[in-house]
Amino acid sequence: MTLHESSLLTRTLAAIAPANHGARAKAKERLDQLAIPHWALGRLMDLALDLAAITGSLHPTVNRKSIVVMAGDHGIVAAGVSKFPQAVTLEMVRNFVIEAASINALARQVGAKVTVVDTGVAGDLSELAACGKIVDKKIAPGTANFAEGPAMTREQAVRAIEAGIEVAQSLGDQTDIFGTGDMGIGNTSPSSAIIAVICKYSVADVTGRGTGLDDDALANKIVILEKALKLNQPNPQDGLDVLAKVGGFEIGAIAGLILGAAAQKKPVVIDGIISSAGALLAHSLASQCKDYMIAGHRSAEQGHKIALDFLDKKPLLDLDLRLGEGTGGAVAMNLVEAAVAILTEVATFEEAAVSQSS
Ligand SMILES: O=C(O)c1ccc[n+]([C@@H]2O[C@H](COP(=O)([O-])O)[C@@H](O)[C@H]2O)c1
Ligand SMILES: Cc1cc2nc[nH]c2cc1C
Repeated sequence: MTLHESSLLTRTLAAIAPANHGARAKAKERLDQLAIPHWALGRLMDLALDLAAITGSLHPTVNRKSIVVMAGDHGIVAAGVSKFPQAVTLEMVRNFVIEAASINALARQVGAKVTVVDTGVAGDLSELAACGKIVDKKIAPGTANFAEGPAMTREQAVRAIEAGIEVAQSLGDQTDIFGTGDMGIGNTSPSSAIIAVICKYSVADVTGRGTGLDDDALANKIVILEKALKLNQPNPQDGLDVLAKVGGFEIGAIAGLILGAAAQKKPVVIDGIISSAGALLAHSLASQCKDYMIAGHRSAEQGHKIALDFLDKKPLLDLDLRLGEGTGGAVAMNLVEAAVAILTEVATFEEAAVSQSS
């Protein structure tokens, strides 16, 4: 399938432009003059520059925060790559809906709204969708087992990405800053596969224990993923091919959310390894979307560092989190607010009548 010129994906990719370098320069000029030893607020000041460039403003607004949890299931769990049963994906979606999960607690703490999207959960969630508790973008009840063939068709890959773009669009008028989140038993496997292909690392280098595999099960996961890559031969130059062959519906939707945020010139905080696999796919489709990404944290899952290095992103936090759901991104949103406060509230030497260094 070739992309139709008028498709949502094509239009969104065409709408993505680099961040505003003029606004970055102006913000730098002001921050250089703050009544503090030069750049003494370090990476919070770097983040303030990024926010000025993203929003094109010296007064970036980040009040309205939307964390989007993309949920989906994975056929590859049949190969024994996760410690937990597939049913947990659906059960956790219900937990998000009653606002009792970790992401609900951390989103409340930072004042973010949580939106849960069914991109491909293996189970019936139509009741929750019908009453507006979740967004229904179900593509299929789980991907196919990519240890035996492609995870999805190329058409499904496009639909997954477009689902994420649609969610970004529908939340756009009530969102200043997005956060990515995921839920999907087995999804560290497609994430590791995507990272191995795009970053050109061995499977062993990018594969971790996920929800807690022991040594034997980790060794099995690596063998399964190595065989799956050999079988599917994804093309590293073609993000859609990588997603279709070894990806997941929620990972495609995360890529779409990132592309949608970038097209709106809004910051998007990237969570853990699954979100970063989505970020790699988004980057492969429109490299300038990288300007709009903020790396929330570095997950304990080993491939995450490799993905972030590839994207040249320094994570704000390194707290040994390995939960997903958007939790690391939610915590990092506190630092985004701190960066904005520095840019908008701190006086310069001149304004505060403080003596400068001689
Ligand atoms: O965000 C991360 O870096 C992360 C690292 C390890 C596990 N997870 C979560 O755990 C699930 C996937 O783990 P697994 O072992 O089933 O592949 C999925 O629901 C993810 O949200 C998330
Ligand atoms: C209980 C549980 C909660 C999760 N949240 C994100 N991934 C998860 C995986 C498990 C197993």
